[in-house]
Amino acid sequence: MSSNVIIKIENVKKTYTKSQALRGVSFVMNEGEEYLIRGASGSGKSTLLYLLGGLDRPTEGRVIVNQNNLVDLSDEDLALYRNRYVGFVFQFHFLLSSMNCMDNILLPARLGGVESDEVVVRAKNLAKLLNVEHCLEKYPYELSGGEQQRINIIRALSLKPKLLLCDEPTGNLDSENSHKVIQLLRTLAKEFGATLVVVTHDPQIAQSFSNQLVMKDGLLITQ
Ligand SMILES: Nc1ncnc2c1ncn2[C@@H]1O[C@H](COP(=O)(O)OP(=O)(O)OP(=O)(O)O)[C@@H](O)[C@H]1O
Repeated sequence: MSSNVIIKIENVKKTYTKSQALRGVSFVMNEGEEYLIRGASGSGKSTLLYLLGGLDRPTEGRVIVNQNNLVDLSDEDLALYRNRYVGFVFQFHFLLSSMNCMDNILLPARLGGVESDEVVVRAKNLAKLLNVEHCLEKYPYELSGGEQQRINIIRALSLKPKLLLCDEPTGNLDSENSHKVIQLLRTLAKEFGATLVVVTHDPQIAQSFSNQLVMKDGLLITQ
């Protein structure tokens, strides 16, 4: 396994009008490894994922990914970073209700101008693996929460991201599908050489990660 540092978070703070979500967080992550972030509700886990994914900017500090400080990127370059580099599997899976699931999955490739047969074939193969092949032509509102979650995962993986950020990725799934989804995320992260970062409250999933970041009140208490 590679031990190249790919992510460096340096004294990151994030302040909202009424709360300080992150109060000076620093850590490094190695390329291709798996990390679990845990901690009580409100401790800052999702805020940290948002900053890693370039969905928001810190109030202070540096978020360095692949030697680029995301804080210095223009909005346009940050959007490109999100599209090409990051896969998001979030608790609330923003599938667009106006298009069917296959079109939802292909959306990042279309927006990035990189749609190809390879992306379509990967989507179909992943749908088979996750038992949602029958959902591809359907609209999101015709699917159960768990099926929508799996479509969301396929979309996140569609462009072989180098950084895979997952916030409660198994939130809507039964234990059999939860196990399957985590194994799949791990297998594909390895295949793509991606760094995998998972936030979860599920103790069974949490204990299977050797790299654990524990958050408390906006601070990292262990790495
Ligand atoms: N957009 C926002 N505006 C204002 N406050 C926010 C915003 N997002 C998060 N917060 C606050 O920042 C703190 C950290 O929130 P965050 O969502 O990062 O916690 P979390 O550890 O992911 O919690 P949970 O496990 O419940 O999802 C909380 O006090 C929350 O209320």
